[in-house]
Amino acid sequence: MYYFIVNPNAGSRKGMRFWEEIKKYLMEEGIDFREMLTRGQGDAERYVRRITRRHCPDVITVVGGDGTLHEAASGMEKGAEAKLAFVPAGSGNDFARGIGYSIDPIERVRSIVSSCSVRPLDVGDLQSKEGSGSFLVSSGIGYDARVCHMVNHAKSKKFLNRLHLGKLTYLEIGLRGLLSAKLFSMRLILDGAREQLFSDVLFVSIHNLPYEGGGLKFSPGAVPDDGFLNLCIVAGISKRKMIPLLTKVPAGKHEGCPGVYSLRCRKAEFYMDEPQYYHMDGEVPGQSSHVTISVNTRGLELLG
Ligand SMILES: Nc1ncnc2c1ncn2[C@@H]1O[C@H](COP(=O)(O)OP(=O)(O)OP(=O)(O)O)[C@@H](O)[C@H]1O
Repeated sequence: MYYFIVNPNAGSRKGMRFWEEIKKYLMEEGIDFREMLTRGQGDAERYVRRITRRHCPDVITVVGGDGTLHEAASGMEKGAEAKLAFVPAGSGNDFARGIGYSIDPIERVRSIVSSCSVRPLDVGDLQSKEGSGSFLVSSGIGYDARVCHMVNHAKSKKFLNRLHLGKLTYLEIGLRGLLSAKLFSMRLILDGAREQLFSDVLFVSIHNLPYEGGGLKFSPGAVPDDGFLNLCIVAGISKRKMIPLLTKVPAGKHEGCPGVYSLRCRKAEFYMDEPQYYHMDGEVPGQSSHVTISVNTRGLELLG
């Protein structure tokens, strides 16, 4: 059976618009399907868990944004026979952009229903006393996580999203967050062996895929099936120099600039001198002064 888990509100109702188009296509092609609409946080995970517990060779397609895909992937039971697939319909779509998926819903569904092999992908795991979890796209500590936290709680977000001006929220909060950011010191242990000290750190961005925040190319070299995570650390320069540096990020031209450290690892431990906000795919569990991340090689398989 083809199951479609749809977040109708993803991408300011793009989820619902795409789903109407997909439904029409499936009916024209005579493909049997079942629709499951999410109503809020946790629904996608619960639906996937319920389907995969039956151990049938179903195809579960998520129509929504990166957040809904993340939830659905978390609901896959170990050893499930069902396959997961994705039609991007979010506002940020960093997963689709990074992996090279088409943003045309019908093209995506065609690829899913005609495919019989899955693509194995890495997943990032994050451990912290304050809250652990996984990330498909990226994780971060410091400034970028604090911006996520502020955006997630911004009253203007829903209103601007409706006007397709969601990026303005990021810009305004990004600038405000930079001016009020408190730089921190950090000890980093890479792959259990190499130790490095950083002072005046603005943020660490940890990537399985190159983009975050709706198209910001923080880690141009991140590859989702190479068994590695890519780190981008911004540290050791004045805030005045950070503003022109951050304007280079959308095009990925910040790498190699003074104050930018690009590293690759399978595991990294971060010890901060003070608790810092951290995020996993934009969700912020809280603040921590000790975070460990590692790569779960082939932690996700996607059809099509
Ligand atoms: N019907 C719903 N209405 C509002 N929120 C929902 C609904 N269903 C699920 N959600 C929640 O909305 C969150 C964000 O949705 P999603 O990621 O699909 O869209 P987006 O934020 O527009 O896209 P992106 O993450 O790519 O920017 C999900 O993680 C989920 O918890």
